[in-house]
Order: sequence, then structure tokens, then C-alpha cells
Amino acid sequence: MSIRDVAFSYGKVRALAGVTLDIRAGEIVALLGPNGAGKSTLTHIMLGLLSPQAGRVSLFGASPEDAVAQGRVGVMLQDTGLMRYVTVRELVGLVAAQYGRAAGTGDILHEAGLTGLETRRVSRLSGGQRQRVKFALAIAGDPELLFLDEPTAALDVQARHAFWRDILARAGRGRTIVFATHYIEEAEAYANRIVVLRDGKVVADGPARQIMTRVSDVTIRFSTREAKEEELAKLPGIVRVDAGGAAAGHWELVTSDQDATLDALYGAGRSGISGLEISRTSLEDVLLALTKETGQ
Ligand SMILES: Nc1ncnc2c1ncn2[C@@H]1O[C@H](COP(=O)(O)OP(=O)(O)OP(=O)(O)O)[C@@H](O)[C@H]1O
Repeated sequence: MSIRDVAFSYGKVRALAGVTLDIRAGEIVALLGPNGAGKSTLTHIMLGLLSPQAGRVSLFGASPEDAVAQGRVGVMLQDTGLMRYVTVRELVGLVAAQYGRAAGTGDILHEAGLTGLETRRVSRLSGGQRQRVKFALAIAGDPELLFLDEPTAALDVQARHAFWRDILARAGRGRTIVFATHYIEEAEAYANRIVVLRDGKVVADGPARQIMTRVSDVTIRFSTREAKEEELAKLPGIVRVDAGGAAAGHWELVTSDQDATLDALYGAGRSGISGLEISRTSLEDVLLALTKETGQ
């Protein structure tokens, strides 16, 4: 899949401001970004539901509309409704039949974690069970490219694990998966590539490890009754002082220069520092840093 310089505005609201991405077969790509960053707009463009106002998109060398019409693309969007008065098996079987896979309906139901719910009417399903039906419909044609918007929202822990097992197996068969999510830990654990959008632009693109090395900040936690916030804020390398637990003498410092900060912290002759903990910045912190420099 290739996306070149794609731009899109809703009237005066610029949702995408020149996005370029190449996604290869077998990749699991997580689209991350704050609310309004442009993830849904980009997904809609990749599916041919919106046309880019500038730039080009091609899936399997064709337009998104053609690739979708050829049954090569599966999709699970947040706001799609489902037929309510049919059973789970009838609905999934109907869609599987359109792809010539009616005989595989049982397997599809199994893969989507719907075994035991086959004869239940869709209107009687719980939120998480409906989500699994949407997934079943998305995979009914065993698509080469699968788009998932917040796929695990509403799924319980067990269903999440089963879902990701299925996704990893699919990618292992050369299927491509693109998913938008706000669950950073899922992106980190299962995507082999993370694309971060901010204000309609790609601000990071690569494996989680690579994105994390862009920020070398470290968090230092300790307890002391002798420190003052103004003093700590002046230590070398300090990015942020969190005085959240200061009443109890707990401090959290984020520094870009761990050695200099620790030298100064201890070198000032300060005693009574206890419970020192140093941790690498999490992917969540990195994403916050990457996406915070806007007013949105
Ligand atoms: N139909 C619309 N009309 C006008 N503006 C829109 C429309 N849809 C989206 N926008 C605006 O376009 C921008 C990008 O929205 P988009 O839905 O693509 O973001 P997102 O990253 O998917 O957000 P979220 O995480 O909240 O789902 C936002 O500023 C949004 O308000």
C-alpha cells in the first residue's frame, strides 16, 4: 500500500496535511495519535471512503475502491451498525457467502471467538460480543489487508489475547494489518511498526524501540523531606519536576541527563534521600512528548 503526500480538509479544518506512508505485506502497523490527529480520516482515505484532495493512494497497485471491490480488504470501523434480527451464524454466513467462503463460516466464528454464540440474535449480544461479530465480518473474506479501528475496545482480557493471537497468525501468513488505537501497550506489544500522527502529519514512524530511542529522558523517583521544588527544577538536565506526592516527600524528576542530575542531587550535600528509582521513559511518555507541542 502506498500513500503519497495525501492531504484532506473538512471545509476549513485541515485533517491531513501531507501524509506519505508505504506499508508492506505482512506488516502490523499501529496508527497512534491524539484525538483529532487524523487517524480516522487517513483510514477512510485508505479505504476509498473519502477521496484525497491532494496526493495519491494505491492498494495492490489499484485504487482503494477497486481493491475493496475485489474483496482484498477487510475492515472493522467503530461506528458501523449490524443487522439486529438475524443470528450470529446467519449474519457471518451471509457475508462469508459473498466471498465464496460459506463453508468456512464455522472457522470464521471460531477465529472471532463466537463459538457458543452462533444461534444468538445479534440484538441480544453484549458490546464485546458485537465487537467480535464485527471482527468476524472483517475477516470473513480472509482479506490481504485488514483495517481495524480500536479493535479491542470493549473486549475482555481473554478475548484480547485471543484476538492478538489471531492477528499475529494472520500477519505470519503474509496478511497486512493496520489498526488505530489509543492502547499504547497493545501497539508496543503487537505492532511491528508504529505510525504517530499529529495535526494531520506523521511525526514518528518505525518500530516501538526505534521511536523510544528518539527520547533519552529518564525518570528519577525518590523520597526526601529536604528538597524544594524550585531547587529541584534548577538541577542540570531537568525536563520536569512532578511534585504530586511532595507532601509526603515523594518526588519524580524527568531528566535528559541522568548523570548530571544525580551528581547535582547528591553533590549538593543533601542527605536523607531514600527509595531512589530510575526508569527509562515509557513509550507513552515519548508519545506525549511527540504530540504535545500543539494547542489541540
Ligand atoms: N465530518 C467532519 N467534518 C468536519 N471536521 C471533521 C469531520 N471529521 C473529522 N473532522 C476533523 O478533522 C480532524 C481529524 O479528525 P479524525 O477523526 O481524522 O481524527 P482521529 O485521529 O481519528 O481522532 P480520534 O482519536 O478522536 O478518533 C479533527 O480536527 C476533526 O475535528
